[in-house]
Amino acid sequence: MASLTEDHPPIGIHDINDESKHKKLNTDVVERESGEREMGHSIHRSGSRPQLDLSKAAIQGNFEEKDPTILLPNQSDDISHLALDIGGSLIKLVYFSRHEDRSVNDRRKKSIKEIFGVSNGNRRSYPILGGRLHFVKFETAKINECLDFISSKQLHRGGLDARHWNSDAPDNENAVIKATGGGAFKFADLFKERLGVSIDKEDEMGCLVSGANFLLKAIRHEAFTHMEGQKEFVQIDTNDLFPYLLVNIGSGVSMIKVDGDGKFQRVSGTNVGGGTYWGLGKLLTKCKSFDELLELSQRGDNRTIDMLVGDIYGGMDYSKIGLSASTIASSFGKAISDNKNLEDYRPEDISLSLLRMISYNIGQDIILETSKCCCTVALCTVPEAQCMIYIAYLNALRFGLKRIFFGGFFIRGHAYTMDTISFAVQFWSKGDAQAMFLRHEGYLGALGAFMSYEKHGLDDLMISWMEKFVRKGTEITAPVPMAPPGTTGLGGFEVPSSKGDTLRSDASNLNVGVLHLVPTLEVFPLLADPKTYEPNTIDLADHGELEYWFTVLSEHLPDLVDKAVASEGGTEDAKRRGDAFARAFSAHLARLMEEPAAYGKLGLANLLELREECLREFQFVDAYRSIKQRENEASLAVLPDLLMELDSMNEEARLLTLIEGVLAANIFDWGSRACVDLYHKGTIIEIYRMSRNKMQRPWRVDDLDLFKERVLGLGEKKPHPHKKALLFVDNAGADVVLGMLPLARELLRRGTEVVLVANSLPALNDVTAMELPDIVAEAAKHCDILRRAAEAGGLLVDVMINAADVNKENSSSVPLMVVENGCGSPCIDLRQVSSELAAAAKDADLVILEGMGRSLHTNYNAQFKCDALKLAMVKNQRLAEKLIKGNIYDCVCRYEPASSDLQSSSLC
Ligand SMILES: Nc1ncnc2c1ncn2[C@@H]1O[C@H](COP(=O)(O)OP(=O)(O)O)[C@@H](O)[C@H]1O
Ligand SMILES: CC(C)(COP(=O)(O)O)[C@@H](O)C(=O)NCCC(=O)O
Ligand SMILES: [Mn+2]
Repeated sequence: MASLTEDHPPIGIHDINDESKHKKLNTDVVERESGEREMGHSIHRSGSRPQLDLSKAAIQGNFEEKDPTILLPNQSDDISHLALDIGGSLIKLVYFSRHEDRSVNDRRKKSIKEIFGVSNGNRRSYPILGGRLHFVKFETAKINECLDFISSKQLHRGGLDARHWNSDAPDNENAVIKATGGGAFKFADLFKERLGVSIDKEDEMGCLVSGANFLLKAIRHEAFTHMEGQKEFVQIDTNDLFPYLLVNIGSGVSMIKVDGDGKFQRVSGTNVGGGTYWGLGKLLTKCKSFDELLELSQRGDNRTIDMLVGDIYGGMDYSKIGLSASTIASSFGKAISDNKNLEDYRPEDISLSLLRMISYNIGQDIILETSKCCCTVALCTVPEAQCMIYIAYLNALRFGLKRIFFGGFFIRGHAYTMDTISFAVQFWSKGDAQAMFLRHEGYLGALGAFMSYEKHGLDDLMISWMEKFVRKGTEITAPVPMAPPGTTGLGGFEVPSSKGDTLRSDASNLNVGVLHLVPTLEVFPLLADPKTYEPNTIDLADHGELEYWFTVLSEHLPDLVDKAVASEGGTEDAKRRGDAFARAFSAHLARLMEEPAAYGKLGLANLLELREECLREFQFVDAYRSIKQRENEASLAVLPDLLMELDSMNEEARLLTLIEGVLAANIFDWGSRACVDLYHKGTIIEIYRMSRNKMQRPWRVDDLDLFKERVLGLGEKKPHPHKKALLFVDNAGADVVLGMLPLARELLRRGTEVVLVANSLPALNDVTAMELPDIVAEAAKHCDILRRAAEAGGLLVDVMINAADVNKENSSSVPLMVVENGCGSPCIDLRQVSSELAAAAKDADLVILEGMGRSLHTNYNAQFKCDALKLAMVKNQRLAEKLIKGNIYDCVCRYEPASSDLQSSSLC
């Protein structure tokens, strides 16, 4: 077989732009210089340690290309990882290169330090985005060529232990390369000897699984089906990926049931695999290369050598058990009676017969495994011949594992192999299971090894904060404990008479429509004109409108009752109270439908407030307590990464990202039916990721430029920081932690004093003023700006800092404070706020209202004496149509400067 290094020179970079050229050169080293895709908006990070940012990873090149390069558009640090999978037949390499390392010559001109950024002096002071993952293979038997390749490209130097990345340690000291496969053990000494690097061994199955999971989750156009010559890419729903069966056909075959990230079990394997095909094929056909053998099969006719059912049944089908005359009864069976020698058979036919034998065998093994690992019947005790009869029966018992992904170099993107496997899987599973293939089929293990760097030194930095949050998100979107059956959710529906006593018996003592939480409620001093101020945007005097919101709130009720009962431990008492609450609230709603003005002028804010009051009336103190806690924890866990990412941006990009962050995170709203549906489907985190990544401007209402001009200045116009900003925060979790807190931090950094204004009492999943200091304290652990400001604002007392430091630091930091607003509702009526808020507002020159309740249902039209920014994602279709002539999940960024010539917002 031709050596791979003969196929491509030691520094084998070719500009190969089409498949035919690729084939002619018979090389697997492909570095494309052209055709980069537009990657859209990107978020990147930089820090003191090299980080791998896999966000928005995408395949580069056309659909047909084998082992195409993967672009990492958001990679900002200088990294040059290399990882290996050293198998029985082949060595697979995955390595990273930066965009600008394009020309070999240019690269050669640079010093090692320049190329790999080892020295601080040569490190770029600003991040340049983008890089690629490359895929290369060598025959294991020719490992020296692989070592030459690594050495000539100096790839092993990128594997410096992260802890030493920025040090001036001599080249290669502590150099470690991640490797998996048996060769990682077998050749460890050789690597040390030849390259001076240590091999860090990673578990082979674990690597296969993490490589496959990465490809399936993060790369578009990676997985595809192949039936009767037709290739079709499949977009994998990451929420519906597991469980699946991964069949890796390398030298041998492994079948792995994958249940999640790092959750897998090798359920079986077979020794009849790629090595068998190549080994037997080499002996029987004298082929010199695997690809040659494969190509031969394309021109073969296996009927000359295989014994078919028809050969045995006189040309007829064996229809009773569903076998057609053309089905192979016995691979190579004809050779028994043909009385021919090996030379009498065409190599083409032998190759095809061999290929079909192995592919069918694997297909059959898979079916046994998919059945076995997901049903309770122990198939292994059933003789193989009988197994097939059981398949229909087993299929009925089966759950999941309908998808089978194939990896390993045996497949080689070969149409006939894939068709044969697909056919076998379909045939034996009676169409229930589907075979899928991966474009980077041969590199799963190497990719897994590549990603395993995160475990050692790079920790979680290997993935973006968003990916981490998405992982955490499965925790926060997992169903919360449901109340055991026993509550009706809607209670008995009872229409109270407007005059009669029915309502009174249940809820007579409700202070409907009025909330006196704080004895002294005051008018918010920054209202432009309190006399004309009307909190409600939607007037429910219109009966159609009232009916609509009545339905929305009624339909939301069962879910709310579930949460409320669960929040009280799901006890019998809680269930009784849950039913009573549902009855009472339904009764109120029904009464208001009949007599909208029963409790005074009725706006949507009053209805939402009524619900919260009703809950409290039945002693549901905080129905969303555990949900809020989970969401806070998940968000705080990724906050440091987000802050780091923000810090790597210029101020303009940062401001945009911050506002996008607030808007996108406002989706975590347990009061919206649409969002609750997303939660229950487990897709909210996906939608959040999408909106974070793809939030396109202009938003439906988009005054960002105006706000930006005020904050950052424009041309001659100098930035003019606000003195004091009141941030009316909304929901717990991502909304406040990943949205509003980073925005607060930006204002603090610009010298603006910040007051976080939060609810006095819980309402839905809104964060309360009581909860905020702990959240701020947790965030402050990872951020000096927040820490200093929180200390200055009296939110934090750091006992570790001595008094002199505190004074010094405080004097240089504007304070961050928290005040309660006096409300216990998702909306806010600014005529009745806490005296504390009223006092804090006196010298504020910026008000930021966030969320639907505070900035759309109420206060959308409110005018202020100071600058006002209203930020929300609209999570209700009807409201979106009515208020902004848009659609659900559209965003509002409405900025109204304090100046008398108030500019009208731009409805796009
Ligand atoms: N160029 C090639 N040289 C050798 N084997 C190849 C080649 N291309 C595909 N193969 C097939 O791939 C198999 C090796 O697959 P691989 O996934 O690399 O397994 P391993 O890790 O056991 O080496 C070989 O046994 C052979 O069937
Ligand atoms: C209760 C809410 C105002 C809370 O929204 P938020 O202020 O958290 O953005 C909002 O979820 C809402 O309007 N819900 C009712 C409408 C619906 O379910 O579509
Ligand atoms: Mn809210």
